[in-house]
Amino acid sequence: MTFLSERDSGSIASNAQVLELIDPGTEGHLEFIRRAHQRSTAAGLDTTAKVDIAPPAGNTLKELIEKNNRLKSCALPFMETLYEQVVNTHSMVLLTDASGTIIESLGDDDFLVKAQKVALAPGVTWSEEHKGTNAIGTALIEELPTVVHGQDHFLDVNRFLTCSAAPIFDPNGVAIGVLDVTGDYRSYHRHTMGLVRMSAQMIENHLFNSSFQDAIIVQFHQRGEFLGSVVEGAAAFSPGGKFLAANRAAMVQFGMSSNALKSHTFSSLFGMPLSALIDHYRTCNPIPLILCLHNGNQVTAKASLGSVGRGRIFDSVGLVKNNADAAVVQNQAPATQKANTTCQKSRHLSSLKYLNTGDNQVARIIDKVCKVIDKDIPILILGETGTGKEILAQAIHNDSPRQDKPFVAVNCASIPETLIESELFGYEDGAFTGAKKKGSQGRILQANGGTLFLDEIGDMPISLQARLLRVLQERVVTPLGSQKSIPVNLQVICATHRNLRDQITAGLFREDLYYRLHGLVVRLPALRERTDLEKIIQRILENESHNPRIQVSAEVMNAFTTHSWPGNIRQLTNILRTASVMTDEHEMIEWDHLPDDFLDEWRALRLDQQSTREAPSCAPVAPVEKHTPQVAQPARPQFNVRSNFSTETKGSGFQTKAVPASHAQQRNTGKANHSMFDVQVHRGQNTSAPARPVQQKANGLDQTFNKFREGRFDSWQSPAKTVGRDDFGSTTAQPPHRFKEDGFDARPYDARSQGYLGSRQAARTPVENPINLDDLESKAIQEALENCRGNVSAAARMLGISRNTIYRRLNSK
Ligand SMILES: Nc1ncnc2c1ncn2[C@@H]1O[C@H](COP(=O)(O)OP(=O)(O)OP(=O)(O)O)[C@@H](O)[C@H]1O
Repeated sequence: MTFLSERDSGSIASNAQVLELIDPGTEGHLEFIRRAHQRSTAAGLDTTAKVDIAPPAGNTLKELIEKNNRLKSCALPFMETLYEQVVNTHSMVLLTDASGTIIESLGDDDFLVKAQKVALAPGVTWSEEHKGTNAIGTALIEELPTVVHGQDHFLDVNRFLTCSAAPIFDPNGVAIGVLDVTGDYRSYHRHTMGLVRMSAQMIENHLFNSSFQDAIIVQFHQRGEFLGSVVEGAAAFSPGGKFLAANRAAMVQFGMSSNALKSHTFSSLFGMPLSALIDHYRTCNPIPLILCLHNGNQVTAKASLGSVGRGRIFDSVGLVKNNADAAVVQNQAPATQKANTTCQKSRHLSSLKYLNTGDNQVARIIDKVCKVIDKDIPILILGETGTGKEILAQAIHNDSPRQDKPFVAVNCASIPETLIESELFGYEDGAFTGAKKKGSQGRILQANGGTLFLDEIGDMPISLQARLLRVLQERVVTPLGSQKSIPVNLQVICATHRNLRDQITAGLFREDLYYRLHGLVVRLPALRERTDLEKIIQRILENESHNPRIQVSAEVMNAFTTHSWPGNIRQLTNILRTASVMTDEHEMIEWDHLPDDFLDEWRALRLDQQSTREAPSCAPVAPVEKHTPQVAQPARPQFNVRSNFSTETKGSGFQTKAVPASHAQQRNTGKANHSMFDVQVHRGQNTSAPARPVQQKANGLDQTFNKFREGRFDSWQSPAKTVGRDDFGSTTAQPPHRFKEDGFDARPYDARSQGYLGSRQAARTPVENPINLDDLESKAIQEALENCRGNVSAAARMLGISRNTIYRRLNSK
């Protein structure tokens, strides 16, 4: 028969398999004992050997106990409970260390005397090597619960004993000791083994919980009523979702050993993004979740967020915020230190410096933020979802003098409107009738002295905005049901992906609050706008992957760099996390390792891109196959690969003309509505030449967009000297936002006055060989960006359009 080990098998022994081995008389048990005897003989032991009962020398026992102090103190209460179950049955309860040396014993007096005679006493080693087949030593070798009964013992002197032992595993799956009940063989009872196994499991659970106080712990069971019981599964994850450890019941439910689980993450095991779990637990009274394990089994689960929940650790890079946390980490037992090195290692990374990965826009943001740190200036972080707003807020806090005080994050969008007031402001004892009688401090007071991060501030109910404004202005908070105002000292950082101005117009956001929050406003670029994608990927892999050498293949990197990343860094993190698990032991993330939903999105965006580029109907749309990424380029704008349009333009005399909307619509059915302008471009001389396909665009635009992406607007020289408006047939440098061409009065666009391209002169100009509207729209944006030195908000204001329109245009390049 196959012998099972919890350490080296891909799956762990099922209960039925274990029962087969521990039931004396069964075939499985006989074989199990035969093997142990073979090992004992091979070790040179003699069945008739006498027992050395001399007590351990000098300080050996004291040192042994000190070394195993944590195990002993965790196990003792459970040993006592176990002993209560077997008291007066001529038995004793024993605890050993990983070598099988007894470190604690409790027993009936009469039996303790007998046990002394065979050296069943603290300080004596009961490994197989020393004592031959015996429950303690054999359980350690097999790493399985073991019954060695009477004649099963290798040494004749021990054959009056019956022993039931279970190894105790630490949270990393390493056997660190054995719990054993030994008695007179005549007192054998099958149930004893069950009691021992359950007690060992309780000790392990206790060790587990005390080892991962800062981690995210998920407790789960297929039967919800078993949550909280000894058989509930518990798995610990780093703040970034990386698997750290699981208890025995979790391994059974996952059907994987501790080793096999090490390459997993929260999302690969539970099929849910960690961010969703965290969001769920940031609500006031989270209900248990129904999750689906990777093997399809449905479980009821609850979680504790550890440091994340206490507002100290927030991201995939495993950030520990303050020194107190570091102390907690350092005080932990050796077995858990490994699991926490990620946190320790990353501590220094939770800083603004860490976030500066080479993108100029981000560098400028960090520069600005550094200047206002601790200046009592509120910071408003804008940016699409997943761009790292929360990470930035945490880094600001960590780099501020408030770093040892709390960082409290409140997601205004995820807390139900009815609860947000009490969640934020707290409430007095008795403020509520019903169950919630006890008062609560509220998140604002919790953040006192530190930083309050109000995420998704745009979703804050308008009814509460006035109260928040008061807190910010008067620096006092008044809990619900209280007359007393409590002074608070806070750094407030807010974030939103919404356009707060639009919210104000729509009556959803108070203008006075907007201006109160409007201290330093920074906008984190979307991932597709950043120039440091490779560095970010490297960072994420360092933090997310179990394999330090893992890399992304050139093919996949190409897809990544050309993708538009609607979910930004969060999406990238999740994809890399999953992909690195899929690589198994390989060191290269290949196309096949990418999740299907990403491939679908990649394909969809790419096809969308192809259709919006108005490719000639005869142009083939390259199929995007999962295994042929090199054939198909995705939707991401190709800023640096286009085109020869501009060089040819000059020679061929391309000129731009504005035309009435109706003309444009006739030519661009269904497209004109999406454009800001109704324009045409005609060739001055070569009128017979066909209009160029849309994919061919002006070099000047390429360079403009490249500049924008690389954040080089700060050093932008006169456009005439650099990227040449020559490319458009004009070198007019002054006024900067004006360029003029023969037959075309191209003025800066003013949406309110319908200026720019709607000129009468343009409308009068004959139209020939029109080309697409996109280039002209882009050109106007280019002008505006140049004039505003890359400031998108200012450019948007200048053009009278939304920033989103600009981004959409940039992203379609
Ligand atoms: N510079 C970075 N390096 C590595 N990972 C990052 C970086 N910035 C963000 N992340 C990761 O991206 C994910 C999203 O980050 P974060 O929650 O800060 O974004 P967000 O903009 O606040 O999102 P939302 O608007 O949805 O709340 C997190 O897993 C975070 O760890």
